[in-house]
Amino acid sequence: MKILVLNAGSSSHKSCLYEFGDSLPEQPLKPLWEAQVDWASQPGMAELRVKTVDIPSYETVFPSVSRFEDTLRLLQTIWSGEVPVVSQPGDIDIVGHRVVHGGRDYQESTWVNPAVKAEIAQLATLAPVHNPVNLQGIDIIEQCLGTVPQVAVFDTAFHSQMPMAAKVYPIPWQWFEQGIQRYGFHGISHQYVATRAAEILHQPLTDLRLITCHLGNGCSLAAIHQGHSIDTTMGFTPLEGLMMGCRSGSVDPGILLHLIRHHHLDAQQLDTLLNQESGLKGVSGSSGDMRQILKQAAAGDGQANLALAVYIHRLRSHIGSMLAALGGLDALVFTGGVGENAAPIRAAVCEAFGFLGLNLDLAQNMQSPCDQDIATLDSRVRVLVIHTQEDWAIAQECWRLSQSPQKAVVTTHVP
Ligand SMILES: Nc1ncnc2c1ncn2[C@@H]1O[C@H](COP(=O)(O)OP(=O)(O)O)[C@@H](O)[C@H]1O
Ligand SMILES: CC(=O)OP(=O)(O)O
Ligand SMILES: [Mg+2]
Repeated sequence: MKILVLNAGSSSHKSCLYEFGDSLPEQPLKPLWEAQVDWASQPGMAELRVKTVDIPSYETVFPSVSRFEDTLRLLQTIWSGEVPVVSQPGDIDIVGHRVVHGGRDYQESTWVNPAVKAEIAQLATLAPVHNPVNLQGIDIIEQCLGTVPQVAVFDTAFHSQMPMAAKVYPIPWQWFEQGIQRYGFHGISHQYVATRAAEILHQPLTDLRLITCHLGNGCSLAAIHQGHSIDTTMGFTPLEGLMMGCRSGSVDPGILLHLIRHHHLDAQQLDTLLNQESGLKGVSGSSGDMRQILKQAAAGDGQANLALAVYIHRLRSHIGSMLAALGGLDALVFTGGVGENAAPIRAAVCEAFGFLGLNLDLAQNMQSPCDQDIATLDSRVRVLVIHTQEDWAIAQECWRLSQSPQKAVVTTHVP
């Protein structure tokens, strides 16, 4: 069975094709084909990278027509590129998508049908950076693969069983009744790395208290008790919690009132400021990219150093809050582009939790660890670096659904 995964994001679309046998493998499969189209590196241009089992990687840069057309071009390389991996589009059996906001109704993955698409569209008001592009991904597949069954895998689903105390905002109760609550995001990643952490530690997940730190462009933490998310830092939207690349994370809501009253900013302006002009980018005044910030900070740039200091301060304080929710900690897990690659950030975080008996092996921390325990032997808390594999987790969900008796409902465009 050939399962295609499309992870349509705000600045890039990533995709993988897996071939499954009769059973679910224990280890992640190597994709037959993987590709990414990126619009962030050069204005007006699309950068396409493709890799297959037979060729290491090739890259093409071309003038972007539209995200829709550029992504069709990416997908066509599966059957008509330099090294096609299937003979025709019809060879693909299922397509899985990461969908960021599933609201209250989607507590697990689901086959896509017109009603599901309509709900994803409706939830776009709560995840304006993400849901519209996720939906576009589904439309692109309809256009090039016709009636192939599609699956939506939600980033909110893993957090849907959080206790009410973690879900409810201290605001008038009728708002909760209208759906205003903490949902949490990055669930596909938090759940995947928690499962992988148990494997690396050779312990059942049900015995573990974990704090998973997903630190990418978007950043969030999850407190995971016996395999369940019991608290997380993102909330109603992916804007709450940690400081991120370009997003503010939590700020005093009084700031928004002030900006509305005294600076006459409207909703769109606030949205742009908080989602695109804040975080590392806002404080440094230069970049939301952690690699850039670390470089500038090392060169003595004062604002980059301050951005880094705020990032670490907030990361530590939110870890403290997850720690309190768990009442103890067996392992701290780092993942995402920053979590997996930025050794100085991991070191700065771990330093603050030495009082728990957590000891980072500083040498191992510097050696590009991947799916590895980097705490010292005598550390009372393990520290893991795990490469998140959201695409693999989505493919597994597709495979699981395909084994269930529930039939796939063929997708059609919502009028
Ligand atoms: N070697 C590195 N050192 C520090 N930060 C890194 C490194 N590699 C990637 N990053 C950072 O990871 C972030 C992107 O994370 P990633 O998980 O790839 O993004 P996304 O959330 O879009 O999936 C960027 O801030 C980038 O600078
Ligand atoms: C939910 C979210 O913030 O996703 P990302 O990190 O991909 O922006
Ligand atoms: Mg990501």
